Amino acid sequence: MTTHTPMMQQYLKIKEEYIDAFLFFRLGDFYELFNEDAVKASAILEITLTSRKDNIPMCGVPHHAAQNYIETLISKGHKVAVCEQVEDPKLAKGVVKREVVRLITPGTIIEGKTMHNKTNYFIASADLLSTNEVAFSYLDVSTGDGFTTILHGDEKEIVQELLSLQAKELIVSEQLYVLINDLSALHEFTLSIEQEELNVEEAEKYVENHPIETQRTVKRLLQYIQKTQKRSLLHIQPFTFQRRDSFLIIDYHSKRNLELISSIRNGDQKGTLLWLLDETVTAMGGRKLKQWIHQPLADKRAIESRLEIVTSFLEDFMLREEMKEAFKEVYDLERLVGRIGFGSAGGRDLAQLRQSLSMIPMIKQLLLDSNNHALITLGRAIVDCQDIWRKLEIAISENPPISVKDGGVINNGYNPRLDQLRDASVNGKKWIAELEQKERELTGAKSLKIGYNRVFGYYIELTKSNIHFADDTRYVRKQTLANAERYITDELKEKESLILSAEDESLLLEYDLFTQLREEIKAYIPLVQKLAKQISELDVYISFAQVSEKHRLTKPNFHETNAMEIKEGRHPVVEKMMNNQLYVPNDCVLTEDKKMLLITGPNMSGKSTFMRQVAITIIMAQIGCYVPAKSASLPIVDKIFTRIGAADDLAGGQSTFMIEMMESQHAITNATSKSLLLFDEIGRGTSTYDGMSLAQSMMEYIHDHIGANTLFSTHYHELTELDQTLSKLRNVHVSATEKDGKVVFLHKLKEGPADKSYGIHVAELAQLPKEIISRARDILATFEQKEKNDKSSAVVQDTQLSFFDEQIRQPVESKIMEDKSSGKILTKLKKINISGTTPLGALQLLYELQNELE
Ligand SMILES: Nc1ncnc2c1ncn2[C@@H]1O[C@H](COP(=O)(O)OP(=O)(O)OP(=O)(O)O)[C@@H](O)[C@H]1O
Repeated sequence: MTTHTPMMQQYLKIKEEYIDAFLFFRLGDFYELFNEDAVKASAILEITLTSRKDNIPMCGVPHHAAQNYIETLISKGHKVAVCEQVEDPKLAKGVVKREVVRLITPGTIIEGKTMHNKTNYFIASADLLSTNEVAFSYLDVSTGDGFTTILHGDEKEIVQELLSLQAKELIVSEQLYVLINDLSALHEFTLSIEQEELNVEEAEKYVENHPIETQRTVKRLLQYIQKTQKRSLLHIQPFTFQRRDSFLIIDYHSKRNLELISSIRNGDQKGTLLWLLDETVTAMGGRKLKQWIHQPLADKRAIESRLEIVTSFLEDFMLREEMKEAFKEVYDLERLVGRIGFGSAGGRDLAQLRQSLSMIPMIKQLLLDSNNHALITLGRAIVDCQDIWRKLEIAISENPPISVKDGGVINNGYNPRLDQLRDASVNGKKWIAELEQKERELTGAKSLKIGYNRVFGYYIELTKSNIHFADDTRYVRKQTLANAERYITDELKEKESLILSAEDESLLLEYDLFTQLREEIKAYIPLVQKLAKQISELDVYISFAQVSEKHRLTKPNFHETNAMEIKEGRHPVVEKMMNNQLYVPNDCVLTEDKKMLLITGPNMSGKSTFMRQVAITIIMAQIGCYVPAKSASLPIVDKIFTRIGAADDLAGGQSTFMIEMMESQHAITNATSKSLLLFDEIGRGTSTYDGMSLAQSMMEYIHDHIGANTLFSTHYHELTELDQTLSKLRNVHVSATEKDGKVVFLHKLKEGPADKSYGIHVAELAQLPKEIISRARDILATFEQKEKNDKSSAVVQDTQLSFFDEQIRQPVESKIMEDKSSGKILTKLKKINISGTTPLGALQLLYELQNELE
């Protein structure tokens, strides 16, 4: 250490405390990075890497352009510690004092170009409570919106929840850090440790009435934010405790599979439920919609009350149009008050707040005049915050400049002293003009000018050819240019000091008045936050009404049983993507007696689409939106599990089949009779008999032990015979016909099992070489012939057999499933009462069994 220069020693000391962050070290007009930081940052930011005389690698960015570089690092999941000079370099003895003034992390950003308006940026914290319970809290620092809950599961559940929320950062204890860090999944969030000092000031006020377990996580979060941001947490609202059972629970994989918020293929919003539903006008409304899709409700009354409001808006086109017009003038109130709370709001922020608040009385009045009970109630609840508006209207100028320090933020007439100073500086300019005129007359130099520059202040300028006019008794030469001389006089300097001091003083006063006002407004933050919530919800309701009208959606009805009757249902997203092609509607009827559908049909016929549309319908209904169907009578579903489609977790190092089994396990262990299960082609990732046995045994288990509404699709036509043993199972198929040797998909769901596989036709449509197609036809014909010869069913009717002992099965694996006599032997074996059989009886049995084989 001692071999380093004093400045480098200072750097290394500070860096020690911020090992996991890029340290932006202020040196004059630059932020410099050294050592490892410099090497890594220069690569990420594409800036030149140099080295100091002592060979220490370094790179730097100009301080006025630092924001962009910092944002780039943050958006890639890094942290940046901003280290400033905290004393005037001119007054410093030795090395200038420096301190980290803020640690910027992916979960604590409050503004910047990379931030999306309609996205929440969550930072979360979690504690393991027991083997299957987790305390979880999360917060958007930019809006101050925070939530806590208890999750069921272990550290894996934490990761899933973070991915669901697209949270940016997780703050945990050291023990949990190790566990989460060990999970091999590619983290899309930054992981940080916060030791549990938990002495956050007034923490209790954020977590009143929360379970004690979740309080710790909130305190840890607040402590981390206080430490990193080193400023006020004033705008952070009390956290909302969410009971899990008040929401429809959908796990991360299912959310992904159903493409609720982002598409599987490229993570885009296009082609998702959000894309369909988002007609919101305000940023706050956009974020609220995402939250609602993320957490549909499971409370009938709450859902129905949302639906009632949507209906009211649906019935009043004019009101909707007027409200939308008004919303266009409303800025992001949540983030505006966030910046006010943080103390970083500028003049333009306050002007935007004023502009937004000016619209509120009109919005309120529109609702009050609506002649609709539900809307009038909403209107009455709006606190219009007009006293804040008045304060801003009086104080803040029409178009304030970007920087508060440039002046022009405060209105004339707001403060008498400011008016006086402004007068002096305006009048000062008049004095100068008068003085210029006077000097021209006194000296006789017609081209005499009075000018101003930062170095010399005001001066009198005479061109070279006119310098003989200079009055030597009063003029003091100040500067010589190529073709002019500049002078000052006592009178000029006197005026100058009057003007400049008035200007300086007025800027200082203006800044003071501005910060005072900003402080004053802090007291109103909770009120504006409440208003923001009301506006955001109104925006979502109107968006639902818009979408319902545009896409011919219907109001769903709910009842207390588990029956589900969707008539002429559609997949609204697929339909929207199809442009003008006709989407074929289908019914989905599940009753207490028939609550499982086994769906067969050719590839590409629409099996997955049908299953997804049922799930999407339930989700839309439970967020309080209308649904894509002619009519829908629905249960309140508690959880949705899907095992659908894409092998999307290859990066996680799991085989497709393993993931399929893990997801099935998750669904089967967590589902209840009120859940909806979607199993698309279970077992297709392994050999036919393995897969078929697994599919069958899962269906039996769900049928006998869970009793959930279940849609099962399969290519194993053999499974369709299960309706004979599983009373609640109904066979349906998606129809297709053949025309001129080509398959034509009708996409229509019909009763009963499909009768033929169209796989080869699909292969033909995909333009596989003709030879392959014709060879496949030959092979198929052979198989079909073989099947005809063999009358026995491949499906094992006796459930025990699907778990048949490996050792017996292996040598005759394929035969055993097909061989009728083996089936009989197995049935006999199963029926043996071993404890009631004598040794002789056993011998006799063996003899009989052997005979069966012959
Ligand atoms: N009801 C419908 N009306 C019109 N087009 C539909 C309908 N259902 C599905 N389609 C179209 O058919 C395509 C294939 O549907 P889907 O992927 O659901 O078939 P699948 O039977 O599950 O196929 P596979 O067995 O190969 O997975 C969809 O992309 C969609 O364009």
